[in-house]
This record gives sequence, structure tokens and C-alpha cells, in this order.
Amino acid sequence: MHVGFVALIGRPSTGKSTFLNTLLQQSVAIVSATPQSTRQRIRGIYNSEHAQIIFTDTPGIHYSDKRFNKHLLNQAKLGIEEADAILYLVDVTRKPGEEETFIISLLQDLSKPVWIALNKIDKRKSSFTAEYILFFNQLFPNAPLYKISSKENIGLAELTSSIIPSLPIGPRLYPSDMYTDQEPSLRIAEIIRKYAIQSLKEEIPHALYVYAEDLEMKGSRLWARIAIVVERETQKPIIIGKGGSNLQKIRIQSLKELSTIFPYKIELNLRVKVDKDWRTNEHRLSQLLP
Ligand SMILES: Nc1nc2c(ncn2[C@@H]2O[C@H](COP(=O)(O)OP(=O)(O)OP(=O)(O)O)[C@@H](O)[C@H]2O)c(=O)[nH]1
Repeated sequence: MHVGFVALIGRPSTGKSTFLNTLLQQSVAIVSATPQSTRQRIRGIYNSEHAQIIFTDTPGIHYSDKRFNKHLLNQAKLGIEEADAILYLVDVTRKPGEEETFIISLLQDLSKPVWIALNKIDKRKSSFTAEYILFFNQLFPNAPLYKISSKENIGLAELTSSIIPSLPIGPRLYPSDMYTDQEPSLRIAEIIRKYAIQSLKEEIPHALYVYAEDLEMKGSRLWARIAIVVERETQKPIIIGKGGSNLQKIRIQSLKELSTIFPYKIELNLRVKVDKDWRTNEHRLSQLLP
């Protein structure tokens, strides 16, 4: 059977996480209207009778001098390095930009097959599909080009079937009923981060990180103490909300989703903490995005 690693790459918000969640029919990666919601490389596993594809959802590639962005870019580069093939997602509702040229420069000298998927074709208004076809025919003529909608599940099966034969032959690396290799602590933290991001506006989503301070199985319940960390003291009350209302909303939404994933009850204790200016702290960034 064909088994291999495929890195999902593209600009922020091109729909990489949506692609993965739709294909696997599971919520493995954060989908958000806020760009750069994916931080670590998250693996989603596609299983069929004759194939296993381990997709790595990488952070959106956005070239910038900011330290935080450099770490995100590094995560994307690691995803490319460890992959057997690359799936490069493009958002047809945004014009081809400098970032596409930058991504192509990362891919051009690779001796790995690259697929290009023009995503969001369900959006007929303000679509640059024709421009992209011209753009890639000129700059990347050898890469197969597919038109897909990750949201509406259009073209995903055809695209996946065309990637499979390019992957190495070997035994499955994961059991066939496994669709992600994320540890429960990361899974829980990522779900809470998703609802925290959804409840906020503008800059703060980027100022958050979430981690499990303590997870303990007591009888048939998992007790989880989770920290939502912000950069500044002034951001704390925004997350907490009036009388704790925002935090409670995050808690209820997270528990609802967690109950569809984990076979046991989860007791969730959320705390909001400050880690001053963590996005410019090299040591902290290396810990969070190793
Ligand atoms: N109309 C439409 N919207 C889509 C499609 N795919 C994704 N989106 C939307 O695009 C936005 C970004 O999607 P994500 O899946 O979070 O994008 P991402 O590439 O993982 O983003 P980063 O984490 O920033 O790298 C969300 O609002 C999605 O609902 C699609 O096929 N059609």
C-alpha cells in the first residue's frame, strides 16, 4: 500500500485546516477567520483500504522579520522537510501576491512532488482562479493543478487519489482508525484556543497561547487544568469577560466539542495568566514551537 507524509502549505487563511478537517471528517486543526491560527505542525491521518496519508498542517507562510513569524515559518519549513510530497493550497479569492512567489521559491528546488490546489472555488464573486492558472502555468508548470472547495468538499477525493500513487510503498504507520497523533493535552489546549480566538477580536488572538498545566484521570473523569496565557495584564479582563462570562462561554463550547472526541467526561478548569511579551521571548518561542 502507499503510505507517506504530505505537507500542507500556503499563505495564512488559505483553508489548510479546513481541508484537513473536511477530508478526515473530524476537527483536527483550528479553523478560523483569523490568519495564522495554526501554530504547530498538526498531523491528520487519512486512511483508506490501500493507502495512508499523514498530512501535516503547517502554519500559514507569511514572510516577516518578526521573531514570532520566523518561528511560524520555521514550522512550515520543517513540515516541508519531513514530507514525501507537498500540497500547496491557494486562496483564489485573494490575488496572487508576493507570498506566492516566496512559497514557490521554497518549493522550486525540492526533489519532491508538489500539487497545487486552488481552494475556495465555491466563492464565485471576486475569484482570481483564471489569474492563478496563468500564474502557475508560467512559474510552476510541472505541478498538477486542482480546483477544490474545502468548505463544500468539492474536488478533495480526486485530489487525494491523484497524490496517493506518488507516495512510498510500505505498511501503515498508524492504526487505520487513528486520524490524528496529537496528545490529549495538545488536543484539549488547541480546542480551547480555538474558542478563545473565536471570542476575541483583532490583535489579541495572536497574543494567546494555551497549555495544559495538569491532566489527571480520577475514576472515570479527566480533570484538566488549562492555562490561557496572554501577553499583557490589560488583556486578562478581555478574555475573562464581565463576571467571567467570556471564560464561561469558552468553557462550555470547548466541553461540547471535547465530549464528541473523548470517551470520558472532562472537568475543565480554565485560568488566565500573563506571560509578558512572550512573542518576543526567544526562549519561550522555542519551547512553544520547537
Ligand atoms: N468559501 C470558502 N471558505 C473557506 C474554504 N476553505 C476555508 N475557508 C475559510 O477560510 C478561513 C480560513 O480557513 P483555515 O482553514 O483556518 O485556514 P488556514 O490556511 O488553516 O489558516 P492559518 O492557520 O492561518 O494558516 C475560514 O474562515 C474558513 O471557513 C472554502 O473552500 N470556501
